[in-house]
Amino acid sequence: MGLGECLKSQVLCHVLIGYVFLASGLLINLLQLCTLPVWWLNKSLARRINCRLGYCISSQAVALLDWWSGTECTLYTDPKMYPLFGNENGIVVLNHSFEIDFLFGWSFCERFGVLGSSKAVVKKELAYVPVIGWMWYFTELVFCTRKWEEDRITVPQSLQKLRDSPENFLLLLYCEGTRFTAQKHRISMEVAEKKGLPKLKHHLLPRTKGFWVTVQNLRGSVAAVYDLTLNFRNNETPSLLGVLRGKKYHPALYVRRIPLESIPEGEAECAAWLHKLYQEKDGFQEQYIQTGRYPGPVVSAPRRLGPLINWLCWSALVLFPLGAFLVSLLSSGSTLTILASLAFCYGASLLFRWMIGQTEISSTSSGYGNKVNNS
Ligand SMILES: CC/C=C\C/C=C\C/C=C\C/C=C\C/C=C\C/C=C\CCC(=O)SCCNC(=O)CCNC(=O)[C@H](O)C(C)(C)COP(=O)(O)OP(=O)(O)OC[C@H]1O[C@@H](n2cnc3c(N)ncnc32)[C@H](O)[C@@H]1OP(=O)(O)O
Ligand SMILES: CCCCCCCC/C=C\CCCCCCCC(=O)OC[C@@H](O)COP(=O)(O)O
Repeated sequence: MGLGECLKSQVLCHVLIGYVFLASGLLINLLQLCTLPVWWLNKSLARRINCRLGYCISSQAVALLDWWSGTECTLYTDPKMYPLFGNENGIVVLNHSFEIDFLFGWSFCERFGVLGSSKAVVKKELAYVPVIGWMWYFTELVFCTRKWEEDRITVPQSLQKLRDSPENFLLLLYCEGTRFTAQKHRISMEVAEKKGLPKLKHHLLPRTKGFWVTVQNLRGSVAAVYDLTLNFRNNETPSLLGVLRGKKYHPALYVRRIPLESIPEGEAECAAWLHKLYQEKDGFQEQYIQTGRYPGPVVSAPRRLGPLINWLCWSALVLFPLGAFLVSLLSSGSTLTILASLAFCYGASLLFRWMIGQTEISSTSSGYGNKVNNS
Protein backbone atom coordinates (compact mmCIF):
# COMPACT_ATOMS: atom_id res chain seq x y z
CA MET A 1 0.00 0.00 0.00
CA GLY A 2 1.43 3.39 -1.04
CA LEU A 3 1.58 6.43 1.23
CA GLY A 4 -1.48 7.97 -0.46
CA GLU A 5 -3.59 4.82 0.02
CA CYS A 6 -2.41 4.50 3.62
CA LEU A 7 -3.35 8.14 4.33
CA LYS A 8 -6.79 7.73 2.75
CA SER A 9 -7.59 4.78 4.99
CA GLN A 10 -6.73 6.62 8.23
CA VAL A 11 -9.69 7.44 10.47
CA LEU A 12 -7.88 10.59 11.63
CA CYS A 13 -7.95 11.89 8.03
CA HIS A 14 -11.69 11.19 7.83
CA VAL A 15 -12.25 13.01 11.11
CA LEU A 16 -10.29 16.02 9.85
CA ILE A 17 -12.19 16.03 6.54
CA GLY A 18 -15.43 15.91 8.51
CA TYR A 19 -14.28 18.71 10.75
CA VAL A 20 -13.32 20.95 7.80
CA PHE A 21 -16.66 20.26 6.11
CA LEU A 22 -18.74 20.96 9.22
CA ALA A 23 -16.78 23.97 10.51
CA SER A 24 -16.48 25.68 7.14
CA GLY A 25 -20.03 24.68 6.19
CA LEU A 26 -21.59 26.20 9.30
CA LEU A 27 -19.50 29.33 8.81
CA ILE A 28 -20.75 29.58 5.23
CA ASN A 29 -24.35 29.00 6.39
CA LEU A 30 -23.85 31.92 8.75
CA LEU A 31 -22.54 34.08 5.90
CA GLN A 32 -25.59 33.07 3.87
CA LEU A 33 -27.81 34.18 6.73
CA CYS A 34 -26.01 37.53 6.69
CA THR A 35 -27.01 38.01 3.03
CA LEU A 36 -30.69 38.27 4.05
CA PRO A 37 -30.74 42.10 3.99
CA VAL A 38 -29.08 42.03 0.54
CA TRP A 39 -32.10 40.12 -0.84
CA TRP A 40 -34.27 43.19 -0.21
CA LEU A 41 -31.69 45.68 -1.50
CA ASN A 42 -30.40 43.88 -4.57
CA LYS A 43 -31.91 40.45 -5.26
CA SER A 44 -29.65 39.65 -8.17
CA LEU A 45 -26.53 40.40 -6.12
CA ALA A 46 -27.81 38.29 -3.21
CA ARG A 47 -28.39 35.36 -5.56
CA ARG A 48 -24.91 35.68 -7.07
CA ILE A 49 -23.30 35.83 -3.61
CA ASN A 50 -25.25 32.76 -2.50
CA CYS A 51 -24.18 30.86 -5.62
CA ARG A 52 -20.53 31.54 -4.68
CA LEU A 53 -21.13 30.56 -1.04
CA GLY A 54 -22.99 27.43 -2.13
CA TYR A 55 -20.05 26.58 -4.38
CA CYS A 56 -17.73 26.74 -1.34
CA ILE A 57 -19.72 23.90 0.24
CA SER A 58 -20.65 21.68 -2.70
CA SER A 59 -17.21 21.87 -4.28
CA GLN A 60 -15.71 20.30 -1.13
CA ALA A 61 -17.72 17.18 -1.86
CA VAL A 62 -16.64 17.38 -5.52
CA ALA A 63 -12.98 17.74 -4.44
CA LEU A 64 -13.40 14.62 -2.33
CA LEU A 65 -14.69 12.70 -5.36
CA ASP A 66 -12.43 14.16 -8.06
CA TRP A 67 -9.17 14.67 -6.17
CA TRP A 68 -9.27 12.54 -3.00
CA SER A 69 -10.78 9.37 -4.48
CA GLY A 70 -9.49 10.14 -8.01
CA THR A 71 -12.76 8.96 -9.57
CA GLU A 72 -12.96 9.68 -13.32
CA CYS A 73 -16.28 9.50 -15.13
CA THR A 74 -16.47 8.38 -18.76
CA LEU A 75 -18.80 10.75 -20.58
CA TYR A 76 -20.71 9.57 -23.66
CA THR A 77 -22.34 12.37 -25.60
CA ASP A 78 -22.63 14.16 -28.92
CA PRO A 79 -19.46 16.34 -29.23
CA LYS A 80 -21.52 18.96 -31.14
CA MET A 81 -23.75 19.44 -28.10
CA TYR A 82 -20.91 19.54 -25.59
CA PRO A 83 -20.15 23.30 -25.94
CA LEU A 84 -23.74 24.06 -24.85
CA PHE A 85 -23.36 22.29 -21.48
CA GLY A 86 -23.33 24.95 -18.77
CA ASN A 87 -23.91 27.73 -21.28
CA GLU A 88 -27.69 27.51 -21.18
CA ASN A 89 -30.33 26.59 -18.62
CA GLY A 90 -31.32 22.94 -18.56
CA ILE A 91 -33.57 20.42 -16.80
CA VAL A 92 -31.58 17.30 -15.95
CA VAL A 93 -33.34 13.93 -15.78
CA LEU A 94 -31.18 11.29 -14.08
CA ASN A 95 -31.81 7.70 -12.97
CA HIS A 96 -31.96 7.43 -9.17
CA SER A 97 -30.28 4.10 -8.61
CA PHE A 98 -27.19 4.97 -6.57
CA GLU A 99 -26.70 6.51 -3.13
CA ILE A 100 -24.47 9.32 -4.36
CA ASP A 101 -25.62 9.76 -7.94
CA PHE A 102 -26.16 13.47 -7.15
CA LEU A 103 -22.42 13.80 -6.44
CA PHE A 104 -21.55 12.72 -9.98
CA GLY A 105 -24.04 15.33 -11.21
CA TRP A 106 -22.28 17.94 -9.09
CA SER A 107 -18.91 16.85 -10.45
CA PHE A 108 -20.13 17.53 -13.99
CA CYS A 109 -21.75 20.82 -12.98
CA GLU A 110 -18.32 21.87 -11.74
CA ARG A 111 -16.71 20.93 -15.05
CA PHE A 112 -19.34 23.01 -16.89
CA GLY A 113 -18.95 25.99 -14.52
CA VAL A 114 -22.46 25.84 -13.00
CA LEU A 115 -21.88 24.08 -9.69
CA GLY A 116 -22.75 27.08 -7.51
CA SER A 117 -26.01 27.67 -9.36
CA SER A 118 -27.00 24.00 -9.68
CA LYS A 119 -30.55 23.24 -8.54
CA ALA A 120 -32.72 20.21 -7.88
CA VAL A 121 -36.25 19.23 -6.93
CA VAL A 122 -35.58 17.70 -3.50
CA LYS A 123 -37.70 16.18 -0.75
CA LYS A 124 -38.46 18.73 1.96
CA GLU A 125 -36.86 16.62 4.71
CA LEU A 126 -33.42 17.45 3.28
CA ALA A 127 -33.91 21.20 3.92
CA TYR A 128 -33.29 20.52 7.63
CA VAL A 129 -29.91 18.81 7.16
CA PRO A 130 -27.27 21.24 8.50
CA VAL A 131 -24.77 22.69 6.02
CA ILE A 132 -26.10 21.13 2.79
CA GLY A 133 -29.83 21.52 3.41
CA TRP A 134 -29.46 25.04 4.80
CA MET A 135 -27.24 25.99 1.86
CA TRP A 136 -29.91 24.69 -0.55
CA TYR A 137 -32.47 26.95 1.05
CA PHE A 138 -30.39 30.00 0.09
CA THR A 139 -29.52 28.71 -3.38
CA GLU A 140 -33.23 28.34 -4.17
CA LEU A 141 -33.64 24.62 -4.59
CA VAL A 142 -37.18 23.43 -5.18
CA PHE A 143 -38.48 21.55 -2.13
CA CYS A 144 -41.39 19.14 -2.44
CA THR A 145 -43.43 17.06 -0.01
CA ARG A 146 -44.18 14.36 -2.60
CA LYS A 147 -47.85 14.95 -1.90
CA TRP A 148 -49.36 16.34 -5.06
CA GLU A 149 -52.13 18.24 -3.20
CA GLU A 150 -49.39 20.40 -1.63
CA ASP A 151 -46.75 20.31 -4.36
CA ARG A 152 -49.14 21.45 -7.10
CA ILE A 153 -49.14 24.90 -5.40
CA THR A 154 -45.63 25.22 -3.94
CA VAL A 155 -43.49 23.59 -6.63
CA PRO A 156 -44.69 25.89 -9.47
CA GLN A 157 -44.11 28.90 -7.16
CA SER A 158 -40.50 27.88 -6.53
CA LEU A 159 -39.96 27.11 -10.22
CA GLN A 160 -41.28 30.53 -11.27
CA LYS A 161 -38.59 32.15 -9.11
CA LEU A 162 -35.90 30.46 -11.18
CA ARG A 163 -37.05 32.11 -14.38
CA ASP A 164 -35.01 35.26 -13.81
CA SER A 165 -32.01 33.48 -12.32
CA PRO A 166 -28.93 35.69 -12.86
CA GLU A 167 -26.70 32.67 -13.60
CA ASN A 168 -27.09 29.69 -15.92
CA PHE A 169 -28.40 26.68 -14.04
CA LEU A 170 -29.01 22.95 -14.39
CA LEU A 171 -32.07 21.76 -12.47
CA LEU A 172 -31.92 18.10 -11.48
CA LEU A 173 -35.20 16.19 -11.39
CA TYR A 174 -35.25 12.56 -10.29
CA CYS A 175 -38.54 11.60 -11.93
CA GLU A 176 -38.52 8.21 -10.18
CA GLY A 177 -39.10 10.28 -7.01
CA THR A 178 -37.22 7.90 -4.71
CA ARG A 179 -34.14 5.73 -4.71
CA PHE A 180 -34.34 2.36 -6.46
CA THR A 181 -34.93 -0.68 -4.26
CA ALA A 182 -36.09 -4.13 -5.35
CA GLN A 183 -39.37 -3.71 -3.46
CA LYS A 184 -40.11 -0.25 -4.89
CA HIS A 185 -39.32 -1.61 -8.34
CA ARG A 186 -41.74 -4.50 -7.93
CA ILE A 187 -44.53 -2.18 -6.73
CA SER A 188 -43.97 0.38 -9.45
CA MET A 189 -44.10 -2.36 -12.11
CA GLU A 190 -47.49 -3.37 -10.68
CA VAL A 191 -48.55 0.25 -11.29
CA ALA A 192 -47.10 0.08 -14.80
CA GLU A 193 -49.09 -3.07 -15.51
CA LYS A 194 -52.31 -1.47 -14.26
CA LYS A 195 -51.66 1.52 -16.51
CA GLY A 196 -50.87 -0.69 -19.49
CA LEU A 197 -47.32 0.62 -19.71
CA PRO A 198 -44.33 -1.51 -20.76
CA LYS A 199 -42.27 -2.82 -17.84
CA LEU A 200 -38.93 -1.22 -16.97
CA LYS A 201 -36.04 -3.42 -15.90
CA HIS A 202 -33.62 -0.86 -14.49
CA HIS A 203 -35.83 2.07 -13.44
CA LEU A 204 -38.85 2.75 -11.27
CA LEU A 205 -41.88 4.02 -13.13
CA PRO A 206 -41.37 7.79 -13.45
CA ARG A 207 -43.72 10.18 -11.65
CA THR A 208 -44.93 12.44 -14.40
CA LYS A 209 -46.62 15.38 -12.65
CA GLY A 210 -43.38 16.95 -11.39
CA PHE A 211 -41.80 16.72 -14.83
CA TRP A 212 -44.83 18.29 -16.47
CA VAL A 213 -45.02 21.26 -14.05
CA THR A 214 -41.27 21.77 -14.32
CA VAL A 215 -41.30 21.89 -18.10
CA GLN A 216 -44.40 24.09 -18.21
CA ASN A 217 -43.11 26.56 -15.61
CA LEU A 218 -39.67 26.88 -17.14
CA ARG A 219 -40.69 27.06 -20.80
CA GLY A 220 -39.00 30.09 -22.36
CA SER A 221 -36.23 30.24 -19.77
CA VAL A 222 -34.80 26.74 -20.13
CA ALA A 223 -33.41 25.61 -23.47
CA ALA A 224 -33.29 21.84 -23.14
CA VAL A 225 -33.87 18.68 -21.16
CA TYR A 226 -30.64 16.80 -20.51
CA ASP A 227 -31.36 13.12 -20.32
CA LEU A 228 -28.65 11.47 -18.19
CA THR A 229 -28.13 7.74 -17.70
CA LEU A 230 -25.54 6.73 -15.13
CA ASN A 231 -24.03 3.36 -14.33
CA PHE A 232 -20.81 1.87 -12.97
CA ARG A 233 -18.29 -0.65 -14.21
CA ASN A 234 -18.40 -4.12 -12.58
CA ASN A 235 -21.68 -3.43 -10.75
CA GLU A 236 -19.95 -0.99 -8.39
CA THR A 237 -22.28 0.50 -5.79
CA PRO A 238 -20.65 3.81 -4.83
CA SER A 239 -21.11 5.24 -1.36
CA LEU A 240 -20.02 8.39 0.40
CA LEU A 241 -18.08 6.33 2.94
CA GLY A 242 -16.26 4.65 0.07
CA VAL A 243 -15.32 8.02 -1.42
CA LEU A 244 -14.20 9.24 2.01
CA ARG A 245 -11.97 6.17 2.30
CA GLY A 246 -10.45 7.11 -1.07
CA LYS A 247 -12.08 4.36 -3.13
CA LYS A 248 -11.84 5.06 -6.85
CA TYR A 249 -15.04 4.30 -8.76
CA HIS A 250 -15.59 3.85 -12.50
CA PRO A 251 -18.77 5.68 -13.53
CA ALA A 252 -20.09 6.05 -17.06
CA LEU A 253 -22.60 8.74 -18.00
CA TYR A 254 -24.63 9.03 -21.18
CA VAL A 255 -25.96 12.55 -21.88
CA ARG A 256 -28.53 13.42 -24.52
CA ARG A 257 -29.68 16.99 -25.15
CA ILE A 258 -33.35 17.29 -26.06
CA PRO A 259 -34.64 20.76 -27.07
CA LEU A 260 -37.46 21.83 -24.75
CA GLU A 261 -39.69 22.83 -27.69
CA SER A 262 -39.90 19.17 -28.71
CA ILE A 263 -41.67 18.24 -25.45
CA PRO A 264 -45.49 18.25 -25.67
CA GLU A 265 -47.37 20.90 -23.66
CA GLY A 266 -50.46 18.93 -22.60
CA GLU A 267 -50.21 16.97 -19.34
CA ALA A 268 -51.20 13.60 -20.78
CA GLU A 269 -48.95 13.97 -23.84
CA CYS A 270 -46.05 15.14 -21.66
CA ALA A 271 -46.55 12.14 -19.35
CA ALA A 272 -46.56 9.76 -22.32
CA TRP A 273 -43.38 11.43 -23.61
CA LEU A 274 -41.68 10.87 -20.22
CA HIS A 275 -42.73 7.22 -20.08
CA LYS A 276 -41.22 6.76 -23.56
CA LEU A 277 -38.02 8.48 -22.40
CA TYR A 278 -37.71 6.02 -19.50
CA GLN A 279 -38.22 3.09 -21.84
CA GLU A 280 -35.32 4.42 -23.93
CA LYS A 281 -33.20 4.94 -20.79
CA ASP A 282 -33.92 1.35 -19.81
CA GLY A 283 -32.58 0.26 -23.21
CA PHE A 284 -29.40 2.32 -22.72
CA GLN A 285 -28.86 0.71 -19.30
CA GLU A 286 -29.33 -2.74 -20.78
CA GLN A 287 -26.83 -1.91 -23.53
CA TYR A 288 -24.30 -0.73 -20.91
CA ILE A 289 -24.74 -3.90 -18.86
CA GLN A 290 -24.36 -6.12 -21.94
CA THR A 291 -21.50 -4.28 -23.68
CA GLY A 292 -19.88 -1.99 -21.07
CA ARG A 293 -20.63 1.01 -23.29
CA TYR A 294 -23.32 3.59 -23.90
CA PRO A 295 -24.15 4.69 -27.45
CA GLY A 296 -22.18 7.55 -28.93
CA PRO A 297 -18.61 8.74 -28.70
CA VAL A 298 -16.64 9.38 -25.50
CA VAL A 299 -15.95 13.05 -24.81
CA SER A 300 -13.29 14.25 -22.41
CA ALA A 301 -14.45 16.58 -19.60
CA PRO A 302 -11.38 17.05 -17.39
CA ARG A 303 -11.61 17.76 -13.67
CA ARG A 304 -10.79 21.32 -12.64
CA LEU A 305 -8.51 22.73 -9.97
CA GLY A 306 -11.20 25.01 -8.46
CA PRO A 307 -12.62 22.47 -5.95
CA LEU A 308 -9.16 21.46 -4.76
CA ILE A 309 -8.06 25.06 -4.22
CA ASN A 310 -11.33 25.90 -2.46
CA TRP A 311 -10.94 22.84 -0.21
CA LEU A 312 -7.33 23.64 0.68
CA CYS A 313 -8.21 27.27 1.49
CA TRP A 314 -11.10 26.31 3.79
CA SER A 315 -8.96 23.59 5.38
CA ALA A 316 -6.24 26.13 6.19
CA LEU A 317 -8.80 28.57 7.53
CA VAL A 318 -10.45 26.17 9.97
CA LEU A 319 -7.57 23.79 10.79
CA PHE A 320 -5.26 26.57 11.96
CA PRO A 321 -7.56 27.69 14.83
CA LEU A 322 -8.16 24.02 15.69
CA GLY A 323 -4.41 23.44 16.01
CA ALA A 324 -4.01 26.56 18.17
CA PHE A 325 -6.91 25.44 20.34
CA LEU A 326 -5.46 21.93 20.81
CA VAL A 327 -2.09 23.37 21.84
CA SER A 328 -3.69 25.68 24.41
CA LEU A 329 -5.91 22.84 25.60
CA LEU A 330 -3.03 20.49 26.21
CA SER A 331 -0.96 23.18 27.90
CA SER A 332 -3.89 24.24 30.13
CA GLY A 333 -3.93 20.70 31.56
CA SER A 334 -7.50 21.08 32.84
CA THR A 335 -9.06 17.61 32.80
CA LEU A 336 -12.57 19.03 32.66
CA THR A 337 -11.82 21.15 29.59
CA ILE A 338 -10.13 18.22 27.87
CA LEU A 339 -13.09 15.95 28.62
CA ALA A 340 -15.56 18.59 27.46
CA SER A 341 -13.59 19.04 24.21
CA LEU A 342 -13.50 15.29 23.64
CA ALA A 343 -17.26 15.10 24.17
CA PHE A 344 -17.75 17.97 21.69
CA CYS A 345 -15.56 16.20 19.09
CA TYR A 346 -17.51 12.99 19.61
CA GLY A 347 -20.80 14.86 19.11
CA ALA A 348 -19.47 16.53 15.94
CA SER A 349 -18.32 13.19 14.50
CA LEU A 350 -21.75 11.69 15.24
CA LEU A 351 -23.34 14.62 13.37
CA PHE A 352 -21.04 14.08 10.38
CA ARG A 353 -21.81 10.34 10.38
CA TRP A 354 -25.53 11.12 10.55
CA MET A 355 -25.18 13.43 7.55
CA ILE A 356 -23.40 10.73 5.58
CA GLY A 357 -26.26 8.44 6.64
CA GLN A 358 -28.68 10.75 4.81
CA THR A 359 -27.18 9.47 1.55
CA GLU A 360 -27.46 5.79 2.52
CA ILE A 361 -30.37 3.77 1.19
CA SER A 362 -30.08 1.20 3.99
CA SER A 363 -30.41 3.80 6.77
CA THR A 364 -32.68 6.50 5.34
CA SER A 365 -34.75 5.09 2.50
CA SER A 366 -38.28 6.45 2.85
CA GLY A 367 -41.48 4.47 2.51
CA TYR A 368 -42.41 6.54 -0.58
CA GLY A 369 -43.17 4.23 -3.49
CA ASN A 370 -43.57 1.18 -1.28
CA LYS A 371 -47.30 1.11 -1.86
CA VAL A 372 -49.47 1.21 -4.96
CA ASN A 373 -50.67 4.73 -4.30
CA ASN A 374 -49.15 8.20 -4.04
CA SER A 375 -47.15 7.65 -0.86
C1 LIG B 1 -24.92 18.00 -19.10
C2 LIG B 1 -25.22 17.94 -17.69
C3 LIG B 1 -24.37 17.02 -16.99
C4 LIG B 1 -24.36 16.87 -15.71
C5 LIG B 1 -25.15 17.63 -14.70
C6 LIG B 1 -26.05 16.73 -13.95
C7 LIG B 1 -26.81 17.00 -12.93
C8 LIG B 1 -26.59 17.99 -11.94
C9 LIG B 1 -27.62 19.02 -11.82
C10 LIG B 1 -27.92 19.54 -10.68
C11 LIG B 1 -27.43 18.98 -9.39
C12 LIG B 1 -27.93 19.81 -8.27
C13 LIG B 1 -28.18 19.40 -7.08
C14 LIG B 1 -28.20 17.97 -6.75
C15 LIG B 1 -27.93 17.76 -5.38
C16 LIG B 1 -28.64 17.11 -4.61
C17 LIG B 1 -29.97 16.50 -4.87
C18 LIG B 1 -29.95 15.16 -4.29
C19 LIG B 1 -30.95 14.48 -3.88
C20 LIG B 1 -32.33 14.89 -3.71
C21 LIG B 1 -33.26 14.04 -4.49
C22 LIG B 1 -34.60 13.92 -3.92
O1 LIG B 1 -34.97 14.41 -2.91
S1 LIG B 1 -35.62 12.96 -4.94
C23 LIG B 1 -37.19 13.15 -4.20
C24 LIG B 1 -37.84 14.42 -4.51
N1 LIG B 1 -38.07 14.66 -5.89
C25 LIG B 1 -39.11 14.18 -6.58
O2 LIG B 1 -39.93 13.44 -6.07
C26 LIG B 1 -39.26 14.58 -7.99
C27 LIG B 1 -40.11 13.63 -8.79
N2 LIG B 1 -41.48 13.54 -8.28
C28 LIG B 1 -42.51 14.13 -8.87
O3 LIG B 1 -42.28 14.75 -9.86
C29 LIG B 1 -43.89 13.96 -8.27
O4 LIG B 1 -44.80 14.01 -9.33
C30 LIG B 1 -44.28 15.03 -7.25
C31 LIG B 1 -43.24 15.04 -6.12
C32 LIG B 1 -44.35 16.40 -7.86
C33 LIG B 1 -45.66 14.70 -6.65
O5 LIG B 1 -45.65 13.40 -6.13
P1 LIG B 1 -46.96 12.54 -5.80
O6 LIG B 1 -46.52 11.18 -5.38
O7 LIG B 1 -47.86 13.23 -4.88
O8 LIG B 1 -47.80 12.52 -7.11
P2 LIG B 1 -47.61 11.83 -8.49
O9 LIG B 1 -48.73 12.30 -9.30
O10 LIG B 1 -46.32 12.07 -9.07
O11 LIG B 1 -47.79 10.29 -8.20
C34 LIG B 1 -49.02 9.73 -8.33
C35 LIG B 1 -49.06 9.00 -9.62
O12 LIG B 1 -48.09 7.96 -9.52
C36 LIG B 1 -48.78 6.70 -9.63
N3 LIG B 1 -48.19 5.81 -8.68
C37 LIG B 1 -48.68 5.36 -7.55
N4 LIG B 1 -47.84 4.56 -6.92
C38 LIG B 1 -46.77 4.54 -7.69
C39 LIG B 1 -45.54 3.88 -7.58
N5 LIG B 1 -45.25 3.11 -6.54
N6 LIG B 1 -44.65 4.07 -8.54
C40 LIG B 1 -44.91 4.86 -9.60
N7 LIG B 1 -46.09 5.51 -9.76
C41 LIG B 1 -46.99 5.32 -8.80
C42 LIG B 1 -50.18 6.98 -9.34
O13 LIG B 1 -50.97 6.02 -9.99
C43 LIG B 1 -50.36 8.37 -9.88
O14 LIG B 1 -50.54 8.28 -11.25
P3 LIG B 1 -51.42 9.34 -12.10
O15 LIG B 1 -51.56 8.71 -13.45
O16 LIG B 1 -52.70 9.53 -11.38
O17 LIG B 1 -50.58 10.60 -12.16
C1 LIG C 1 -15.31 17.18 1.93
C2 LIG C 1 -16.34 16.44 2.66
C3 LIG C 1 -17.54 16.29 1.91
C4 LIG C 1 -18.51 15.54 2.67
C5 LIG C 1 -19.81 15.66 1.99
C6 LIG C 1 -20.85 15.29 2.92
C7 LIG C 1 -22.14 15.50 2.25
C8 LIG C 1 -23.17 14.75 2.98
C9 LIG C 1 -23.93 15.67 3.77
C10 LIG C 1 -25.19 15.72 3.75
C11 LIG C 1 -25.99 14.85 2.90
C12 LIG C 1 -27.25 15.55 2.54
C13 LIG C 1 -27.51 15.42 1.11
C14 LIG C 1 -28.10 14.12 0.86
C15 LIG C 1 -28.60 14.01 -0.48
C16 LIG C 1 -29.35 12.76 -0.48
C17 LIG C 1 -29.63 12.33 -1.83
C18 LIG C 1 -30.71 11.45 -1.95
O1 LIG C 1 -30.55 10.56 -2.69
O2 LIG C 1 -31.90 11.73 -1.30
C19 LIG C 1 -32.86 10.76 -1.37
C20 LIG C 1 -34.06 11.23 -2.14
O3 LIG C 1 -33.70 11.39 -3.46
C21 LIG C 1 -35.15 10.23 -2.09
O4 LIG C 1 -35.23 9.73 -0.85
P1 LIG C 1 -35.85 8.28 -0.57
O5 LIG C 1 -35.15 7.30 -1.44
O6 LIG C 1 -37.29 8.34 -0.86
O7 LIG C 1 -35.58 8.06 0.88
